[in-house]
Amino acid sequence: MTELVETAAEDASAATGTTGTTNRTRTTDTTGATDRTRTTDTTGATDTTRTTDTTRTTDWTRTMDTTAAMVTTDTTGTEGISTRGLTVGYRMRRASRRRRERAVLRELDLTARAGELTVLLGPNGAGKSTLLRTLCGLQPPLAGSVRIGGLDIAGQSPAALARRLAVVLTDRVDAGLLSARELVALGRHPHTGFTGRLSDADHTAVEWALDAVAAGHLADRPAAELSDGERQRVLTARALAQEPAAVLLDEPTAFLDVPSRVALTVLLRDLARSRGLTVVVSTHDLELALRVADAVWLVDRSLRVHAGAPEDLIARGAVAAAFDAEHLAFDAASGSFGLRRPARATVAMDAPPALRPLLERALAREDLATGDGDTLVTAGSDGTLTVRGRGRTVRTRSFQELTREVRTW
Ligand SMILES: Nc1ncnc2c1ncn2[C@@H]1O[C@H](COP(=O)(O)OP(=O)(O)OP(=O)(O)O)[C@@H](O)[C@H]1O
Repeated sequence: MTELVETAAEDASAATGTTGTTNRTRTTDTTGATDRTRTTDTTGATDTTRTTDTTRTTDWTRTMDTTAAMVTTDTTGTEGISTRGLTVGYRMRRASRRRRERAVLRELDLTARAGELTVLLGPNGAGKSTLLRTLCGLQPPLAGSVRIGGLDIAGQSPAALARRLAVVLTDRVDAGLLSARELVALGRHPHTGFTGRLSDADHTAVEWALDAVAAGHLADRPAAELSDGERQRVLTARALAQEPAAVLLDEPTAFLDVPSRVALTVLLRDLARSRGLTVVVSTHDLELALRVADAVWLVDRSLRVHAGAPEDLIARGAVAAAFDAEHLAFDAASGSFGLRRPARATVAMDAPPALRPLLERALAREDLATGDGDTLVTAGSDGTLTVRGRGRTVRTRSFQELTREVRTW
């Protein structure tokens, strides 16, 4: 039997270079934290491409109060993240040690523009994490190239990449004994040089990043004791503190409650716009993403990637094609998903406009469509919901009573 051995980790360390390992060890020694989500080296090791950083036009720390002046636009076409003929996937090694490639997404020509929030959507196993890991250099492409700020990431040292790109993956982070603030401060390492000592500007960036994700109140808490949602917030702050030109986040809202999901997604969009950041986020929050994203990369069931504004993809039917299921249907008009089940009957409805959507929704849950029907459901101004039909009239006082009543009709 052929044995397949995954070699992604091996490939990843090759991609980030041995200095990345050195950094993780050093971080553990000096701070008590093991940082497994960092994808690039931050040791300040000899950086032969250091001069490439002069292309950056934004210094957050120095210009933090002058947001308007910091806006960078993509007029040159060199900002942002772009791929050319990119194929992402895995190299497997057989027991015979012959390599075999397993492509997940093929020949991608994609662009995430600076100043925009690009959201990566797709069903489970579609390849979102694989693509993000390849975009940040953690996993080598099977073919093609990735450019950040116009430069091929394959030609950049991990240290140079760390100053341009911040990444928050879904891997657990062992924060050791660090406080949340100290964990966020790790994001400054690409900028602190050999000593690793934080300057006033570094501290300012750390406090700003904590505030930006509404995590200031968590700053002094031990990071290891944070809830999943709190930790996600702090890791996002760490990425922002890194002052990158681009941020990649894999499912940053996964553990957040609904208001926090909306707040973080809107924050990322606003940061992209106000600071000229390139932000790429993968998520399963479809409806939120379709409302907030400037651009969408949508992986469909055939593993084709569609790119465009949310409305472009909705109009082309790509969203419905990717996500409609036996009991779920995407409604292009409202941009939301609803239950799709065959109606067992149609009932008439008499309700004020404000109540109609709720009433339709409650009845749909009982497999009842609204239209012409012998049964009439009336919503009164006194809050009563009345069902008339089959020679009976039943008055109810809540949607719960109503749905329990019609269930037996
Ligand atoms: N280390 C690996 N070696 C080989 N195949 C892998 C590896 N990791 C993931 N895969 C496969 O690659 C495909 C894409 O996985 P990926 O995690 O990128 O999907 P995803 O879109 O992020 O999924 P989800 O939404 O469930 O997180 C899947 O078929 C998965 O089984």
